[in-house]
Amino acid sequence: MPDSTGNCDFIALSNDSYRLLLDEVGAFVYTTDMVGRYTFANRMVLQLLGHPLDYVVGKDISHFFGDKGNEALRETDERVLRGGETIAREESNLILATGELRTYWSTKKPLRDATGQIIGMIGISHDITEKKRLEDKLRRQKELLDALVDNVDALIYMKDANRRFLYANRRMADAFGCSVDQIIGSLDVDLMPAEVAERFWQQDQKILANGQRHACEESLVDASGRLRHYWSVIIPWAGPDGTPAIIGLSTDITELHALKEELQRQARADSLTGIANRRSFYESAEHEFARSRLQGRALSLITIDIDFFKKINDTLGHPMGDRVLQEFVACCQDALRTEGLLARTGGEEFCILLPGTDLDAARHIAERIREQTQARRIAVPAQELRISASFGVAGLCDTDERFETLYSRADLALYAAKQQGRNRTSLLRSPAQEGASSSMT
Ligand SMILES: Nc1nc2c(ncn2[C@@H]2O[C@H](COP(=O)(O)OP(=O)(O)OP(=O)(O)O)[C@@H](O)[C@H]2O)c(=O)[nH]1
Repeated sequence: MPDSTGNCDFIALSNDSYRLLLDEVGAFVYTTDMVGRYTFANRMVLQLLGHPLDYVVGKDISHFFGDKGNEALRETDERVLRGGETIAREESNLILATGELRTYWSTKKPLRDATGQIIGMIGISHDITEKKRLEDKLRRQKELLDALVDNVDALIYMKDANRRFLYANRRMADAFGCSVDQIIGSLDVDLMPAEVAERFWQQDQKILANGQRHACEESLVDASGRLRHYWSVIIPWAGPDGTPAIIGLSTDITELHALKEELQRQARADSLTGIANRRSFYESAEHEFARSRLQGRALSLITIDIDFFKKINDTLGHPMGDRVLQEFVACCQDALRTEGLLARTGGEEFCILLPGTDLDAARHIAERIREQTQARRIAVPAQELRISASFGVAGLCDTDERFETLYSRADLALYAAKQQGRNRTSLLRSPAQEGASSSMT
């Protein structure tokens, strides 16, 4: 036992089992005198120092590791020995003979004699080097993951089977105009309009039920009120507590979506006049034809050809011909207002499909356009150009099984209008519409 001056050789542990306990405790246990010399060290400390107890006792730490790197240890020792403090903290500056840096969690307490006077110090240290390395690795991985998920151009979230968000990245928070913390723990209905949340929830439920990855296009109005489009991949996952959840990754494709729509619009439009082109006209016409037949609704078609257009091109040039085509389309649009589908089906050929319009009403519309066309003055250098067009009109009848049949009748009527001198509207009824014989007017 130490004497009252604090000087001693070692603590005599008479109880072998107590000493065995200290050896097996799985921590570094030691005591020192008032100047830092070991008075006791358990097996782990002796292994670390590489010497038996009788060699270690009476020597301080610098004897084994030198002075370098032990300043912080000495500072805490001083606080315990001189100030009577109890210290519990991490110490990572013990350099072994191999040069390896290890980290310890150390508790140091003053040792007192029967009168309460400090006679030394007891230290217990746990080697937390591996735990620290693992923590550092996990922290670095988390930092990397956070950097990735916050900077990727996608909303990333995790949602449980009760519609509650378990995770959200920064992009997600930006889209909803709130903080990540506000999203986590919120229900989907707290963040978006009820009908939108319900739509997503229906989909989430299917994924939770069938456990299958799902990819689809989704739309959402963001915090600034702008409709945004996403390509979403949703995968079933287990939440932090192991209960079913889903992870969603929604990539913002708003720009791409706009581009796609523009390309689709361009593919359907005539580049000179901006109205529907032949391909899109036929697609819509086939569809409308089938619908009108099914519903027993009237459907009429006007085919149009600008008169003597070749002459305009030949005398005034192709660019002027183009302008005439544009002026003619403007004329049709003025006369039609919102009725019908106007399309350019050829060079100077146009069609107007009129759903819900009978033959007589269609002829009336064709006449209106014809009159406005011949009344229009087109300014060309040094003169005023006047144009005219011929019109063929036909209406759907019960015996028409294909759109082509209706189209052929309108085309025949147009041919007749040309034959009869142009700048006129000709109408061709089917035999069914006109009794036993067809009629051209
Ligand atoms: N400027 C211009 N001309 C075109 C375009 N597409 C076709 N054309 C021309 O349109 C003219 C059509 O002439 P035709 O089919 O002979 O008919 P037309 O001269 O109008 O005579 P009718 O139809 O019998 O009154 C041709 O000269 C084509 O070159 C175009 O996009 N722009």
